[in-house]
Amino acid sequence: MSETPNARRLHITGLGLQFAGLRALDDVGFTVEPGELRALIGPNGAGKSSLLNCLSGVYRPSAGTISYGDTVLNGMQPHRIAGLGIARVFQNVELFDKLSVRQNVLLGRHLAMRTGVLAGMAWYGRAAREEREQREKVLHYLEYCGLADIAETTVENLSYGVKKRVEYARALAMEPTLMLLDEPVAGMNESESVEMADLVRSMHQDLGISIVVVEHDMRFVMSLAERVAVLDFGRLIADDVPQTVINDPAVRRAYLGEHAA
Ligand SMILES: Nc1ncnc2c1ncn2[C@@H]1O[C@H](COP(=O)(O)OP(=O)(O)OP(=O)(O)O)[C@@H](O)[C@H]1O
Repeated sequence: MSETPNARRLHITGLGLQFAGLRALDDVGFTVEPGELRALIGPNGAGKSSLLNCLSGVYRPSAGTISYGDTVLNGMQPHRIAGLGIARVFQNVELFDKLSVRQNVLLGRHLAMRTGVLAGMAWYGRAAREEREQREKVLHYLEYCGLADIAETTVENLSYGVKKRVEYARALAMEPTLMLLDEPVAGMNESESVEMADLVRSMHQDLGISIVVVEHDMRFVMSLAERVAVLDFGRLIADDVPQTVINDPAVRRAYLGEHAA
């Protein structure tokens, strides 16, 4: 793995989340080392999205602690968590359809600069040197994600798989140290899935970004993840290397009849 100068340790202990009487997360704890590619799996309703929502500040846990390096994330607003270098890519495409690929990725730069829309507009009027620097960074991430040739294309004209890559370029433009990926290959055809797996692998290996990925596609999980955490009914039932997890009796039981483990 390449050096990971900025990635920090993500440490989750005793995490709980309750919706009325339902325990969506119950005493969940695990650690993601800097630069690690960690999968989070489990049957439907196991609590995977709830956990991502706690990590990104959308939900406030009712118990436990989430820390990133020395910073405790509990109770922080999502934009502050993003400002710490934690980027989330949602399952649904969340791009500005009427804007070009380049403009969408540029919005990721504004987040990296921790500015709002107004400040972003002011930024447009600032020094040419800074503008050139931003353009170069955007171009870099467009090239990295294989999008340079379609930089001026309006997003609404793109296929689903390409739109997803624009989302990843935008997230990368924030220069994150930890990325939270929500089912990156859901709804993709075979060749799109292979391209996405290559992109995630290179973000991890070449850029040294820590990755937590929720994914149902076991081929994707087993070929990419260094460790796999398994949730079932809100509890962590396994946390190990892929080969051990796939042979774990509790994991096989949890998946019986749903996804043959
Ligand atoms: N906003 C909410 N209000 C009430 N219950 C919720 C809410 N969000 C999730 N839940 C419940 O919490 C439990 C965990 O749901 P969650 O979406 O985290 O599971 P998941 O593992 O991501 O499932 P899937 O694989 O189907 O996306 C489920 O029983 C779900 O119905």
